[in-house]
Amino acid sequence: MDSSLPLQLCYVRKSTAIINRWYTLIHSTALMALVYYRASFLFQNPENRAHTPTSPWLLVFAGELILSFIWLLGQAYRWRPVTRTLFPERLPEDKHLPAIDVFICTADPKREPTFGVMNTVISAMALDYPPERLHVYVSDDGGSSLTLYGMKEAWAFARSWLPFCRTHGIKTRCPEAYFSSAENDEGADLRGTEFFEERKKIKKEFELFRERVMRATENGGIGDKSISGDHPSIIEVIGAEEAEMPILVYVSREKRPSHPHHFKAGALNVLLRVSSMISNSPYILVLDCDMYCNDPASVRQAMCCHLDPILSPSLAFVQFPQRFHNISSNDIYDSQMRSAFSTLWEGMDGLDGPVLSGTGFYMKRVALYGTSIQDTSLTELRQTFGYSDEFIKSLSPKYLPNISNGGDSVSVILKEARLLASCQFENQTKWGEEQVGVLYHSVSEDVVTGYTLHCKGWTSVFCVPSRPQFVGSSVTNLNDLLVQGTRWSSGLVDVGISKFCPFIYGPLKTSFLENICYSELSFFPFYFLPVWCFGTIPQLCLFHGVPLYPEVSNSFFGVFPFIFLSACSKHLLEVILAGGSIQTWSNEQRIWMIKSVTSHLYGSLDAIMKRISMRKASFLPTNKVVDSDHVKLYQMGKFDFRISTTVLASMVTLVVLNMVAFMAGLARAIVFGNWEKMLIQVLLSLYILIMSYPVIEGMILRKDKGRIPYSVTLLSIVFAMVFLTLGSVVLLY
Ligand SMILES: O=c1ccn([C@@H]2O[C@H](COP(=O)(O)OP(=O)(O)O[C@H]3O[C@H](CO)[C@@H](O)[C@H](O)[C@H]3O)[C@@H](O)[C@H]2O)c(=O)[nH]1
Ligand SMILES: [Mn+2]
Repeated sequence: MDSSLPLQLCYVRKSTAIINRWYTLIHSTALMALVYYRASFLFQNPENRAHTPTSPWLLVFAGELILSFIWLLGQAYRWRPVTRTLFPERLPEDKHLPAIDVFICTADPKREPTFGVMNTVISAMALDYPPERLHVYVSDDGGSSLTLYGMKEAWAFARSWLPFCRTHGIKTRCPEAYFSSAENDEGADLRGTEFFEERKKIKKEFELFRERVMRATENGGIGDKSISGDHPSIIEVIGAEEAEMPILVYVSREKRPSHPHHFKAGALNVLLRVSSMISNSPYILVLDCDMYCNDPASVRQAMCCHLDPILSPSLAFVQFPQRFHNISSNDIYDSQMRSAFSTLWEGMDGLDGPVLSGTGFYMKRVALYGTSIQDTSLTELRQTFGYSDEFIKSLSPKYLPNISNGGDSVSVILKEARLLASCQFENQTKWGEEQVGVLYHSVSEDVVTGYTLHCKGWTSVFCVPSRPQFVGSSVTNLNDLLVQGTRWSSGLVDVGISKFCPFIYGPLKTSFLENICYSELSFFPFYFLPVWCFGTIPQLCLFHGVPLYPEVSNSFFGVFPFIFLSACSKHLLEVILAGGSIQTWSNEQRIWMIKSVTSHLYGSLDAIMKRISMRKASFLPTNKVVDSDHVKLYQMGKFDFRISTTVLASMVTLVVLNMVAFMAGLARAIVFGNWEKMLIQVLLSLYILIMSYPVIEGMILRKDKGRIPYSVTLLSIVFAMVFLTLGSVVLLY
């Protein structure tokens, strides 16, 4: 193989960059005109502005400023988008490839069914990589015997499954996905009868494997007492004796009710330490338990970047996008998160690299260890990494653990590993802080960890090969969407209002535009401010006949529709370029509005309350159990409004308010003919109502279980009325 050929190439998407930069310029000019219009009003003499009180004007102006500011930050993603091509066939021979540890986290067998988790485990064991260089670790935060049992069964099944995949070049190596879709057999007719015989046999084995795990699940493996979160660390190595198979390690860290366990970040740090005793591979693949490997080639693709001589020295991680298998064709909840995994991360790849996205990334182990170990004293190392000299030895690049030697050493190694997985171990160390491991600072542990890595001078890379590398289940009902969205918003605002605030922490540490991207990320939940403002204040004024926007004959009239159309059409362009449709566009707009008024609001409040110690951090894993009742509504494209009353009422109140204001405004325009003055406000409400059609339908037309209950509608009408009445006070000033 010619080692002079590059392993990967990166291209700037020139035409997209040019369009983006022009758009930024033109749109900002329009925004400046808007700011001029709003500000100059305040300096007019009072007689000229007799029709409009100052306070609503100021509120709307504040909303516009915040929205424009976040928009401006968002342009950093669009400055230099790139794409990459990888050449795995140019990698060195297998025996020269570095070893890999795969970390899979699971937390709760009730919300994360064991059989699904095992499919992820098997797909990871089946990665296309020399088996002696591949090690799979499962962190079980539930401490459930069921997970351990499932892993033993999974390992036994993998003994037949792996050779089957290797011999026949099967691409879909998650068995559940392979057997549930006919298209995975494409080209199968060329394969002859032998293949079919084998496939039949293996399918039978798979069914037996499933039955055993399901039976154990039903027989109350779930009910085991260890789930209570009070148990010692349990570590078991499965299959160390078999050379043709990757080893599988079960890790359940110690948990005590009195001891904070820092959720997934805590689990990952334990895995880092435990794996250092067993395999200590220089690269780590992190997977959520619901994200299986859909292409066994991902590891070689990642190595194209990690072994690229130019990228390698500063490269901390290679991130693949999250893709999902359970999204319906109309994707009403924007579950695919197109914007993040195409536009935004691709844009950051052209700067210092994408955000760490929780799952589907290949991390360089030393990047998480932080300090340069060569010139640090033993005392200092102990203060940083904790009191385990065995672990400190593992920091040296020459250290080679060898679990497969057998004999005494295995029990010694496991004893040390259990110590490393204990609650007390991290006391008075730097684990979870800026220096070492995954950060505990935020429930969006991924974002803040990635950010500190970038600030330490590391880079990252985003790879989007045509076949999705990792496929998971996304949230497909409104409740889960908002619970997850609230956790994310809270985690992001956590970062924004802490010492890691990108405006303060990063400017001297990372490149300007990369830092701006992180600023946008940690402040975008504040979209709730302008969206709430535009959903209430212009409507209040419309209801009372107070104009807030220039009348049609005013020379500034055009500015507002221009800004609106320019933003919408740019968004539409991004959607279309990413292969979406107008429907995708409208779903994204709607979900943006819904999330802004609900999860961004509640998430930001949660973060602020945590900050002033009024609340404790929490991480409720999303539900991965498929509920046929929910799925039916989802497949029909109907919103499922079975969500918390507070959240639902805030959303419905806004819709009711817009309905009332729109009708009142329209009536007034017809009777008094003042439509010239009120046109923009009428159109704004109309747009909100059109976008809120699913809510209106849920209130009035639907009869199914997922509709909006009458009680909530009534409550919302009362809220809207109270707002319109009390709100008139605002109009006095
Ligand atoms: O105490 C905990 C809580 C969660 N998890 C695991 O964390 C993973 C992610 O949890 P999930 O409920 O699937 O959350 P999502 O919102 O789908 O996860 C996204 O957001 C998280 C941060 O909020 C990231 O960690 C994830 O990688 C990212 O996919 C799962 O494997 C869980 O088992 C733990 O190991 N311990
Ligand atoms: Mn998930």
